[in-house]
Parts: sequence; C-alpha cells; structure tokens
Amino acid sequence: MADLPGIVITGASGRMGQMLIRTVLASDKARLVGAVDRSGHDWIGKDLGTCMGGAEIGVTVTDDPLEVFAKAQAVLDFTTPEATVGFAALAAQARAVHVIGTTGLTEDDLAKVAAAARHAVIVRAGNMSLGVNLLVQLTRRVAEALDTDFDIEVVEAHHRHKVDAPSGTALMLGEAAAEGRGVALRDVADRGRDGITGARERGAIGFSAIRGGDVVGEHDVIFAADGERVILRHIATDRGIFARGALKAALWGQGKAPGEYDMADVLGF
Ligand SMILES: NC(=O)C1=CN([C@@H]2O[C@H](COP(=O)(O)OP(=O)(O)OC[C@H]3O[C@@H](n4cnc5c(N)ncnc54)[C@H](OP(=O)(O)O)[C@@H]3O)[C@@H](O)[C@H]2O)C=CC1
Ligand SMILES: O=C(O)C1=N[C@H](C(=O)O)C[C@H](O)C1
Repeated sequence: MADLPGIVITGASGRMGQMLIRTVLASDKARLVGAVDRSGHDWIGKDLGTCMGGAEIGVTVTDDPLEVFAKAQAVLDFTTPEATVGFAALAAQARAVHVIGTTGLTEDDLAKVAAAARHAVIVRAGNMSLGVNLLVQLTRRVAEALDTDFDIEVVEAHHRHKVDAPSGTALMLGEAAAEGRGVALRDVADRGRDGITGARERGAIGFSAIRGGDVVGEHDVIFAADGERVILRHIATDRGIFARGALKAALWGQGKAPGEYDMADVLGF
C-alpha cells in the first residue's frame, strides 16, 4: 500500500473534489495522502471522512498545499483558474504530477501553467472523460471531410452553478473542428450572438451555452448544410467519468519527462 502513488486532491469540498476523493479511495492503484481546501473553509483541520459524512479516514483537510504536495506523487486539481495557477507552481516545486481539470483559464494563466510544466509533468484537459476525448478525434475527422458548405456550431449545456462559458469541452471541440479545417479557432470563433447579428459568416465556428438545473454536461457539434445535418453528441450523466480519467492521467504521468500533456496523450489517441 505504501508504495502506491500518493494523491492529493485540491478543492476537496467541491462537486468534483468529492467525486475524486471517492474515486481514489475506491482505487487499488493509488492512495489518498492529502486534501486541500480554501483558507477559512469549514473543513480545514477536520478529518476528510467525517466532513463527507462517513467514518474517519486519517486524512486531515489542510489549507497549506505545499505541505501535502511534498509527500504526494500527484495532485488532482479541479478548482478555479486563480487557485490552479498557484497550485501549478507548488506542484512543480514538489515534482508531483499535476492533473488540471479546471476550465476558464486565460492566456496569461496558461502561460504560467506552461512555465510550471518546464519542471514537472502537467496533464491538462477541459474534459477528462474517455467519450469526450473520442468525440474530439471524431470532430477533427468530420471537419476535415466536410467543407465550409457545412456550418459548424458547438452547443453545450451545464448545471446552474457553472461559472465559465463556453465550457472547456466546447473549446476543445471547437479547436478540433478548426484544426480539421486547417484554420485557427481564434480567427473563426463566434462566441456571442445577440440582437441584429447579420447573417452567419461562412467558415465561422459558433458557440452556444445553456445553463440550468443539475445537468452534468452535454455537448453537440453540429455540421449544418443545405438539406442535411451531421450531429456528434456526448452526454455525461455521472461526474465519475471525469474523476476516473483524472486518476488515469495521474498514474500515466508517473516517470514521464516534464512537460504539458493532454488526455489524448494519456489515452494514446
Ligand atoms: N476537465 C474535466 O473533466 C472537468 C472539469 N471541471 C472543472 O472543474 C472545476 C471545478 O468544478 P466543480 O467541482 O463543479 O466546482 P466547485 O465550485 O464545486 O468546486 C471547486 C472547489 O475548489 C475550491 N477552491 C477554490 N479556490 C480554492 C483554493 N484557493 N484552494 C483550495 N480550494 C479552492 C472551492 O472552494 P469554495 O467553494 O469554498 O470556494 C470548491 O470547493 C471547474 O473549472 C469545472 O469547469 C468539472 C468537471 C469535469
Ligand atoms: O463545470 C462542469 O461541471 C464541467 N466542466 C467541464 C467543461 O467546462 O467542459 C467538463 C464537464 O463538461 C463538466
């Protein structure tokens, strides 16, 4: 047991944090060695097991990430962009594999993550599920095969608590569609339509976001032409798919050369 990779989970009390904790505790390939939450959070200083409504598990929730990163082989991080940028530097200092699921990172945030990846392994993806990463490959292939007679629209739906739009997954799908077409997403993305928008531009890749209820995550990539539509769809019904992907990434990253990787690397796509 002691030689299994030790895992720390940041944002332990969050929706993904709690799912990651259950996933690591149920795994026979890794052990949970730490849980981090925000300073001032009610869980700090308490046993994680009791915080989650169960028996004690001997892991105390801390607001001192470096202390626990230092004894870990990997950090699973689904928090906020600001927190993730800080964790990237600390995980690199501790030489722990940093698995980043956080979405909504700015160009500036991404540059800081890339700097940390010069010293340690980072696996980052806007979606860690097997199904979405397959959909990304399919989107690239379909976009390669269809010309700009087909208008590309990415439509996503998430729960009412989600704070960023378009979702990280929608952006991954948009990037894949743009790559398939041989264009840069930033040159063709149409991210906000309201009012008299004018007719759709040929070659644009449009994004729409729905927010409501408890939707875990749904994504459609629509290729719409005159007379026909091709629709690629992924529906997530359980956050366990993201947590299992993140744990797989943490295990895959052990012993890899420093650098920034994604789930396509982990899954061998
Ligand atoms: N890549 C993927 O496969 C997936 C990515 N995500 C992404 O993961 C992120 C989190 O999603 P979700 O779990 O729903 O969000 P939550 O808001 O439920 O969880 C985020 C957690 O991070 C905590 N947090 C914030 N700042 C810090 C900090 N400085 N130190 C430690 N903890 C901190 C929050 O604490 P508090 O509430 O007290 O502020 C909260 O517990 C989002 O960016 C989401 O898009 C989600 C699912 C899958
Ligand atoms: O915030 C979420 O919940 C999710 N976020 C990710 C995203 O932004 O795409 C992944 C998943 O769709 C759930």
